Amino acid sequence: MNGSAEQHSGDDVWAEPLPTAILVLADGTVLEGFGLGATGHAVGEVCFNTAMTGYQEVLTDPSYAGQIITFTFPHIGNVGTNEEDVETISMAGASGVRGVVLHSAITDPSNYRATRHFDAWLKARGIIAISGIDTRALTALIRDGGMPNAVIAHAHNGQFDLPALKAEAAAWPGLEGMDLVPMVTSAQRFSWDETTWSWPDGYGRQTAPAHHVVAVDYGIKRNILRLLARAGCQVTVVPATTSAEEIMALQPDGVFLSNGPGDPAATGEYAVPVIREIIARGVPTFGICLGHQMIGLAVGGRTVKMHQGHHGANHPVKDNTTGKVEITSMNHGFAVDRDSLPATATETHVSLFDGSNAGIALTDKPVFSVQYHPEASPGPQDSHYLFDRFVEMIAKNKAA
Ligand SMILES: NC(=O)CC[C@H](N)C(=O)O
Repeated sequence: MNGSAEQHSGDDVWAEPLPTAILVLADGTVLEGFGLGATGHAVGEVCFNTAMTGYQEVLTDPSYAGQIITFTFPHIGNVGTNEEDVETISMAGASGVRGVVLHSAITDPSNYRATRHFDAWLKARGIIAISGIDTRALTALIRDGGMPNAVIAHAHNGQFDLPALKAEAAAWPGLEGMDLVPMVTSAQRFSWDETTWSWPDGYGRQTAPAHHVVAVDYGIKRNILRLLARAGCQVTVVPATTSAEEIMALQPDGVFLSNGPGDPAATGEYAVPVIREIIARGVPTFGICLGHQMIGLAVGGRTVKMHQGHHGANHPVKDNTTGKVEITSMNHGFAVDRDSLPATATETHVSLFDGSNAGIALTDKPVFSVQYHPEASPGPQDSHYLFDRFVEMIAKNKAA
């Protein structure tokens, strides 16, 4: 079936049942394909993700809110989906992903853990997808021109109001300046003790925590919480708008600042002042991705929008403190501008793909953060050591 959508071009296409889905870029380019998942239409920024596995974790990572993900790996969906590999806190909760672009049609699931076909899973989660797209060409377009805004639309009858969809794609303001944290943060405080998955037992529990960590949820992933629990922490997760006083009242041994969607600079009004206050009080603090960017802002730095961003599971990063290279999972479209950082912020990690900043540590406070995703999920586990670094920092601070 793949490829036949290309045969439907010209004016007659809108009278035919195919294509059943289209991707309309803000510049008016229309890519035709086959609809999967939910019907309807959605607008977002198109990014490409190069991970070969872990599509279920990617699509449930709240950091992708506002984005349409095109997978460069062609066989997405081939291991189906299961009830466990979900990264949103609410198992059925929407991550905010606006759409999925695939090369190949989805095959039947082939994995012992699969409980549902990927297409049915997309539909149940309200995610629109399109297959039959030349994802290599789309990726090359993004590499050359940056991440475009687009509308993804799916209709069984192949009827699309093209002028309206083009207008919507062109009018969408884009992720720069957009705060999407309120869409994905937890409404209420809760406690977490689940640890990581292993075969054949599945997930474990932390029954003897040594430290109490307050994790601020800007769109947190489950595997971050699991790794904090595994490292010996009892974790209290709090909503993104929690004040510094409320956090301090929980008597944290450490504070964790999570990943999350949108423009870090747009969260400046409520998140950054709280982070500044927590840092000033000398509480050991660890940030990942959006949390990293907001620490950068809190110490007076600047964040910038990237050209094509980093989304994948094979990004080499150098740890300047050890000289070691780790292969990391990445998902970001903004970055900390290293030249904007104060002298009290040391660059601890750097991306070996493009030299962009991948981590900082403060010299005068027990604070460090990374731009990438050490929790992986999906991706390599090279960077798990950072959770131990955080716990060592907490223990040292307690002993002081
Ligand atoms: N994974 C994240 O936390 C992403 C952070 C931010 N939204 C970015 O795109 O750069």
